[in-house]
Amino acid sequence: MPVIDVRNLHKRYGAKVAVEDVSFAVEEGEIFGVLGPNGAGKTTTVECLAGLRAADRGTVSVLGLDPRRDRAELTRRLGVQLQASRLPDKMKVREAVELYASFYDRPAAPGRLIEELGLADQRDTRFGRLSGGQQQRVSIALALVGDPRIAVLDELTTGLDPQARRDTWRLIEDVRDRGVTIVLVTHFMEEAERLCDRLAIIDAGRVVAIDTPSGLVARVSPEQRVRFRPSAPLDDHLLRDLPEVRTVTRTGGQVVVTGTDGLLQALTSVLARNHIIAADLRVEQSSLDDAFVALTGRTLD
Ligand SMILES: Nc1ncnc2c1ncn2[C@@H]1O[C@H](COP(=O)(O)OP(=O)(O)OP(=O)(O)O)[C@@H](O)[C@H]1O
Repeated sequence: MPVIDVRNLHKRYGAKVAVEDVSFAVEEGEIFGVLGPNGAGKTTTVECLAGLRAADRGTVSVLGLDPRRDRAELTRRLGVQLQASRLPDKMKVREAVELYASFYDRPAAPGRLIEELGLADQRDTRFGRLSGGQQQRVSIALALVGDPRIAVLDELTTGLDPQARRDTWRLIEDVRDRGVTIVLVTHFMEEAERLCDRLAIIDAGRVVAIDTPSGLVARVSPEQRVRFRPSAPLDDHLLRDLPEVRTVTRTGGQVVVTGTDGLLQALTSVLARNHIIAADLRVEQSSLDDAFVALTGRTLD
């Protein structure tokens, strides 16, 4: 049974439709990504999940609870880290985690949480003096302090440098490994591809597709592409006759071959049989970027 079930969610701000029609289900223990460009309706969707906004239409069920009706109960089981949540600059890390812990009946132990999130050396540092990555760690700690079964993390790595971003990804995986289901809102393709078990691509308030990252890629382009420079003249028919090959084109001295699974093996053996060496050989796989463009008709950024 899914831990989150969203059906036909619709939300307007006055005349502005933020979420047109969004449905998805999140399974226990997965990292579920909500990926889409700015303004797609991602934050509004997760705010409805967390009971912070009322939907105009549709149903939302989280751990069998109605986020609006059962808000108090849900807060005990769902941790939320929303975009740009900021603490007072003067507050120390330990004070913040202890303060948030005091809101719950059965919180995680603040000291242990601080250690687990790699903040032990900063426990007495004031929030305003932390690096961007450390501040994000604190906001993850605050989302986890109630010992939730589900954590919603919105745009967690925006503004972080690549190293801090990778560290944060590792941290999110650790959290998942502890059994917490994670809903991760992002507009970073690489983050979605690397972290998420499954993804909903949202564009203009609608779900365009839901699948694993590799499933999304395969859905729009099951193709492989191989480029190389043959060491000797090569008759294109040798390649075209292979069942794995779909197209053969040439650009300058380069041969570009597209085809299905097993393309590379088929090519290398036919070249070897004909004593041709493939120089500068490169295999290009479609990426989630390609899938996004194919599914939405535009790039993410
Ligand atoms: N409180 C609000 N009042 C009016 N319009 C809003 C409000 N919040 C969001 N919107 C609009 O609703 C649409 C969806 O916003 P939302 O924040 O849900 O998208 P998003 O995908 O999370 O984008 P971003 O990554 O930029 O936050 C946008 O056009 C936004 O301008």
